[in-house]
Amino acid sequence: MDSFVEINELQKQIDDFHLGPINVTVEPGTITALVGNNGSGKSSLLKLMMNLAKPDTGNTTIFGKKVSSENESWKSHVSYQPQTVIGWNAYTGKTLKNLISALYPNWDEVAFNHMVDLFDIPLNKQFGKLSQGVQQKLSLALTIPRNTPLLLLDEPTSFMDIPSKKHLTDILVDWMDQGDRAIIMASHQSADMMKLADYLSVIRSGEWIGNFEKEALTETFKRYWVSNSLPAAHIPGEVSRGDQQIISNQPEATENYFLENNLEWANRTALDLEDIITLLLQRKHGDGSFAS
Ligand SMILES: Nc1ncnc2c1ncn2[C@@H]1O[C@H](COP(=O)(O)OP(=O)(O)OP(=O)(O)O)[C@@H](O)[C@H]1O
Repeated sequence: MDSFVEINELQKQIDDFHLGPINVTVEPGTITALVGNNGSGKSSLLKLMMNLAKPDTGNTTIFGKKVSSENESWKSHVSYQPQTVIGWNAYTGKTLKNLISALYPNWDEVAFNHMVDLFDIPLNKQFGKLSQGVQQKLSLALTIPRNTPLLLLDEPTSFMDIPSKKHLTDILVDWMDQGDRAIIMASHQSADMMKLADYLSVIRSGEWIGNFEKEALTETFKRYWVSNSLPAAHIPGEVSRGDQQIISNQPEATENYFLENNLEWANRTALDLEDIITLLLQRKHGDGSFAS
């Protein structure tokens, strides 16, 4: 099956902030997390994908259609939850549901009611009078049941309590199971959302670091404790070092070096995904190691 999304060499200058060039492909059946520090450009990328901003160079294709063209028919296949919704404050959840559900032929009323019950969302209160967390839940309940094949979520859990995050994870897993679907979600480093992701697309202050398969990434990074002091020279694969320990993203090359240089290592452990992301979001030195 064809890709749902193809982003090619996309770049955008916003005042003194430069985003890209970004290259991302999203296949059906996958969840991609856009990961980056604050202000790295995650929301801007989602807006570019939704044709809410124009790129300076490059292009995005969604379901085979260029998003920059005047024909936006592809939008009926995409559900987008922005970080902040504008224009909803005066309306109750009930009114918003009636307005939005009428626009989406595959609207899933059962899924909507399930989310309202699970998140305990009051539908008779004006959106603007709800807490930020409840607004976020209502916004999701008005987005996920649209049942389009592609779901774009911008920081879906930033105001949510821990049980709600867990509920949302379950909802998204069920949602993915219902057909050829894909999710792209911006996230700082929410552990729940990271658990869901198949791929991480990492952006550091506008600079796109790359797409990584999550499982492969967690298998690549290893921490070694060595018995002797480390040599001053850069060790193959080294991305960071501490007192008698080194982190490598090329374990084979590192272990060969240890062997060739009679350096004994006592222990080797995998890194948490959070630690790996933290390293990826740090600046690199010229020798490939990361700034501490
Ligand atoms: N409308 C705008 N006018 C001026 N600058 C903007 C505008 N929107 C975004 N920017 C700038 O673009 C950069 C990227 O912002 P963006 O909101 O895309 O980042 P983000 O990764 O989503 O951040 P966060 O994690 O804090 O939500 C920031 O430097 C921001 O100041």
